[in-house]
Parts: sequence; structure tokens; C-alpha cells
Amino acid sequence: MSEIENGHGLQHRREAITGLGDALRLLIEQATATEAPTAELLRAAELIRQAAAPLGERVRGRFETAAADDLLGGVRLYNPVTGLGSAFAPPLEIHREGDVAVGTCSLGRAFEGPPSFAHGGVSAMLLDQMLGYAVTVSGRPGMTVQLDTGYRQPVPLYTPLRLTAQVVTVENRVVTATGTIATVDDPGTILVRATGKFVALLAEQAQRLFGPVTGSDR
Ligand SMILES: CCCCCCCCCCCC(=O)SCCNC(=O)CCNC(=O)[C@H](O)C(C)(C)COP(=O)(O)OP(=O)(O)OC[C@H]1O[C@@H](n2cnc3c(N)ncnc32)[C@H](O)[C@@H]1OP(=O)(O)O
Repeated sequence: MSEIENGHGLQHRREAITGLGDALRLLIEQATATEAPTAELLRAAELIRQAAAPLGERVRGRFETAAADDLLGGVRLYNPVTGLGSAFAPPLEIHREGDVAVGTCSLGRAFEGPPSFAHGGVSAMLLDQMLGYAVTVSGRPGMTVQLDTGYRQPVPLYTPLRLTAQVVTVENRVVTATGTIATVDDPGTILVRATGKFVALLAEQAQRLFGPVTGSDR
């Protein structure tokens, strides 16, 4: 029996994954912001390699989902935007307020583009996730086929951000959603706006793209 086949084991593993994610995010932040002596950088690199080695002893393949994930239940611990186990994720926390999805996060040094501000691609990534969430919870999940972002003002690092998203139109298989990024302190000043189109997959498309993951091709 695997170590997470009972509910307690699963919860314990998810907490451990979150703890590892927290540690990795701290590492990335410190490693990006550091001005420590060069000898410390060399020492840290060796320690990190030592820590990584046992994690690499048992890994999943490209088409295998993480044992602690629940794909259909929406639990994706390594999602690069929201995943609590992801080293890259800010992580963005998203909840619903009526028909609007509301997200909060703060971006550290690793997300820097222009000095002291977020990289434009990071803003687009956050908004893709926000729009995708709004589209999914509206009951018509799909994949992004188009994402247009308008950058009005730079997004500051180390500042609590407030993101929003909502579905605006549904035409056949195409769902259009819009979203924004602002700061928590000044939610009325929109820094970035996005409009995205999402397409619901045909059964044949879902099978072609995700059959190897869901096992429906076996
Ligand atoms: C709580 C849990 C939260 C969970 C929250 C989860 C959030 C996840 C957020 C991340 C989402 C992503 O990043 S997804 C990853 C990035 N996206 C992708 O990799 C998608 C790559 N694209 C594709 O594989 C393909 O385009 C497909 C399979 C999606 C669609 O195939 P297709 O051949 O292009 O489209 P087809 O079926 O012919 O057409 C379907 C309809 O879409 C329209 N259409 C197709 N492309 C476009 C386009 N660029 N712009 C406008 N419209 C388009 C067509 O006109 C048609 O309209 P009509 O004639 O029907 O009117």
C-alpha cells in the first residue's frame, strides 16, 4: 500500500509538499536578492545539490500526475501560479466573490522585469490563471486560445496585489473573460487589463491532448 492511500497520509503529504514549497520559495527569494559573499554562494550551491539528490531518487514521468494531486478535484500542488508546492508560484490565492474571481499575491525579486517592477510576462501568466479559473468555475472549462494584455502602469514588487476575472461572453465553444491587476491599497487604479478567449475541447481533442495523462488511451 502506498504511504498516502488513506486520507490522513494524503493530508500529511500535502502539508509536507506545502512546507517544501515554502522553503523553496524562500530559497529563490533569498538567492535572487542576495548580496552575500561569493564564498557563501558556492557553499549554498553545494548544500542545495545535496538536498536535491534524494528528491530525485523517485520521480514521476511526464504523463503521470503527482500522487498528492486530484486532477478532477482541481488540486494541482505544482501549478506554477497557484501551486503551494511550486517553487515558482507566488503563490496566487484565488476565491470567488459572486461571479467574480478575486486573487491575491505579492511578487518578489524573482519576478522582476523593469527594476523594482514585475516582468510583463509574469502579469500575463497571473491573468491567464485568473481568467482560466473564472472560466472553469462558470462551468465551461477550456484552454486559452488567445490572451491580450494591456499594460497601463507597472506592477510593483513586494506589494499586495488584487486581481479580478470574470466571464463576459459565451459563444458556442468560445468563452471570453476579462481580468485586471491592481494593488490591494488602490484597487480602483487598474495596472494591467487582459481579455482572454478559452475554447472548450471536443472529446477528440481532449483525448488527443490528455489521453496519456488520464489513461483513457489505454
Ligand atoms: C477550480 C479549478 C480552477 C482551475 C483553473 C485552471 C486555470 C488554467 C489556466 C491556464 C490555461 C492555459 O494556459 S491553457 C494552455 C495554453 N493553451 C494552449 O496550449 C491551447 C493550444 N491550442 C490548441 O490546442 C487548440 O487551439 C485547441 C485544441 C484548444 C482548439 O483547437 P482548434 O482546432 O484551434 O479549434 P477548433 O476546435 O477548430 O475551434 C473551436 C472554436 O474556437 C475558435 N478559436 C480557435 N482558436 C481561436 C483563437 N485564437 N481566437 C479566437 N477563437 C479561436 C474557433 O473559431 C472555433 O469557434 P466556433 O466555430 O466554435 O465558434
